[in-house]
Amino acid sequence: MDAITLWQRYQDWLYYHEEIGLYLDISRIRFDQAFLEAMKPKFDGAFRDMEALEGGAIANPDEQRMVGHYWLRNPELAPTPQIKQQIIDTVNKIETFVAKVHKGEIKPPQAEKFTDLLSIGIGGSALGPQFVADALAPDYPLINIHFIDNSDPDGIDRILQRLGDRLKSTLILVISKSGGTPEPRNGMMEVKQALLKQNLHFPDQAIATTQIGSKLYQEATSQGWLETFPMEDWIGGRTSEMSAVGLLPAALQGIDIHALLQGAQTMDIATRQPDIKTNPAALLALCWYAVGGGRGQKDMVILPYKDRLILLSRYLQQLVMESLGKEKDLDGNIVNQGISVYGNKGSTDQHAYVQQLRDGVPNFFATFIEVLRDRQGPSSEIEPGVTAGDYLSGFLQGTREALYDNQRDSITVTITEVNPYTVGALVALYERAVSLYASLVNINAYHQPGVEAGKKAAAQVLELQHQSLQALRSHSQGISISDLATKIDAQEQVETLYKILRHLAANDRGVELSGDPSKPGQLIAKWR
Ligand SMILES: O=P(O)(O)OC[C@H]1O[C@H](O)[C@H](O)[C@@H](O)[C@@H]1O
Repeated sequence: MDAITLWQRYQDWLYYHEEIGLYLDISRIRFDQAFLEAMKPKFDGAFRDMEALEGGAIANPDEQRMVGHYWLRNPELAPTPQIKQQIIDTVNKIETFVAKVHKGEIKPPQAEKFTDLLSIGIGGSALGPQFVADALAPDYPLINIHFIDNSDPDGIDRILQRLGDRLKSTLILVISKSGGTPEPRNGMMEVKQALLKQNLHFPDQAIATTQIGSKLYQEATSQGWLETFPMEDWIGGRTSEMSAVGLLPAALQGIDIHALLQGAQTMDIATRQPDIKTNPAALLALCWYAVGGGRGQKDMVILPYKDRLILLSRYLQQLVMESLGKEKDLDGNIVNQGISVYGNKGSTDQHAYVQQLRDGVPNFFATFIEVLRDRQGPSSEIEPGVTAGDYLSGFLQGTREALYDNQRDSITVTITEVNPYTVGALVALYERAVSLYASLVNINAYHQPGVEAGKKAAAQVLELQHQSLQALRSHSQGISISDLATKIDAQEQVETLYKILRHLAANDRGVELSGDPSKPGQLIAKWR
């Protein structure tokens, strides 16, 4: 296409939302009118699905659950008065609690006020709060947030070391919808022990966000933690940013949660329109379908040209991949759906992997996130007539053009500035696009059966560890790994057994491995 035709295509397809100050440019996705016409019936179905979902239908058939994240920013839409009241009550509870913490009315026993917040959670119970904190926390927040989002002892140590003496003025927030996920449980146990070492009483500094009745809920209420906040059955982890999961840590840091909710609500209104061209989420879903043939054949590379949006790609990775990455469709056919998501930020990534995007394997489409306002306040010039922000803007435009010239498609989402309102809108935009796309390809976006396989396998590894340790302890001499496997009737898991022993040996856990490490089959294990 020549420049004039492209400019016309840009104008024909440009979506603009005045109140949010958001532009969506899909002109550099190559689809034609015939494709659009062919997609219309599918979209009619997707719009109907969305209406049913928002009306309280069981949109997650496997788990027999409603899907209600859209109600969180407009409780009026909730399907029952009870759900509406739950949503309102939770926001009120958050605000009351946060105000008391900020004033020092709720305080740690050994300090005047809480200075830090340690958020312990994983997946949907971490990625939204991490993204929002990095994008929106003030430079000097009322409370500094830290995250433990893994079962990595060294990672936990780093956080605890940084907190040091301030552990006594740290509010500990354990987030887990199910209340039984091992990683946050492990993080919590480690933090409990660290508090104990400083003679601090964990319940006096702890709060939880979890489903009422969960293991975590029972622990928090029976041990007298400071407070608990509910997570409802109809909120999925990856769509929980506007529930207590996201709102509580945001409010504690001094982020305007009402603006966050308002931005999402405004975007929800825009993305509820049952018309592709005037609905930005439908336009995104249309593009994803067009580039990947409705089969996820192209990866989604997220390139925000703004440092404070660097965690957007990680956040979207879970939202998109856990929602769309499914083996079966809703009719039980094997479809192996999904769209891979990755990215960091521009222009930084131009000096890393953009080389491949431009010249290498064309298995992706880019999504540029552009922020018009460079910074708060004026910019000085770094050369006559040019600011650093002009460079950033030029790099974005240049990369978009260079990619397109080489038949690499891209979407550009432009916002005026990064603030709670626009971040709320972005979250809602992608939530709806994922929902719509899931309908287009006929999959359940709200369950994650595949995640269970890894969890079960990990539990089996730990069981094998117990058995092998017992056997080793009762065996006074050294024993080869295959003999040990035979002894505990785990011949099939001999490789896993070797890895367990190697890990234990590396951590002074009583296991000694002797022999040549490059010949694992000949190693002798011994209890010492
Ligand atoms: O909040 P939790 O129940 O602890 O779950 C945390 C995360 O872990 C699970 O494995 C799921 O795959 C995620 O969707 C979820 O967000």
